Amino acid sequence: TRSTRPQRLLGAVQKNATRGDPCSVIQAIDHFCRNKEWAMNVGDEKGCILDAVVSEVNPATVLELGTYCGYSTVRIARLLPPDAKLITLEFNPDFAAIARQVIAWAGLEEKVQLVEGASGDWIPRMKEQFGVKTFDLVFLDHWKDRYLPDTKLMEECGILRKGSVLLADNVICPGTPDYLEFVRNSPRYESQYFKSHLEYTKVEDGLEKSVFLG
Ligand SMILES: O=C(CSCCNC(=O)c1cc(-c2ccc(F)cc2)cc(O)c1O)c1ccc(O)c(O)c1
Ligand SMILES: [Mg+2]
Repeated sequence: TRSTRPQRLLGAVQKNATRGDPCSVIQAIDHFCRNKEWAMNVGDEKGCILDAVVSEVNPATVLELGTYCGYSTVRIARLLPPDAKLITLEFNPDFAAIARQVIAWAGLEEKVQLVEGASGDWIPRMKEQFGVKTFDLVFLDHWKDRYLPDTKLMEECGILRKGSVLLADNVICPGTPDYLEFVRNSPRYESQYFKSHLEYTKVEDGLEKSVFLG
């Protein structure tokens, strides 16, 4: 049977990237998506903004909602200090299976815990399951209609602390209007928009960085 796009993306990584070299994995995926097949990775342009926020926050604990093929997982994990932990949630088992192999090719398995399942089910269980009290950084890149309910759930479960940073992809395209309205108008968040483009295209998109004020 025909391969899937994530399988072909993994093939491009295994063919063109060097094992244990996260930057070569990132470059191989961006080259594949720009020249062969578009895929919904955060991409190189928004990826540079992601890198800057990760470096600024220098997080000990990171939660990623929406792994897909692991592109942003690799981008984030490569910048983390030795003892830092990144937990990434993916609902789709086929995406998760590819992401595990991409993360392994980059040599970042030690820093990353990939969990399969729905964010709404796992967020309430973060503390007991993974021994994480709070997250210093959360990268939202999953279903766009789950950004707001999951943010409210994270507040309720107490996994955000004063100063926790939420970074949301796709706030313009495909768009997360209810989430944007919430973080931009709530007194409990300090929000900032980073204008960019939808990965590998000229279409406008951007990242919204929101600091939880407690
Ligand atoms: O899609 C999911 C949920 S995770 C992916 C969320 N991310 C996006 O949807 C996403 C989408 C776009 C985008 C797509 C088409 C456009 F024309 C323009 C933009 C860009 C992004 O950067 C994204 O992150 C899922 C599908 C099937 C399952 O079977 C399952 O289980 C899950
Ligand atoms: Mg995205």
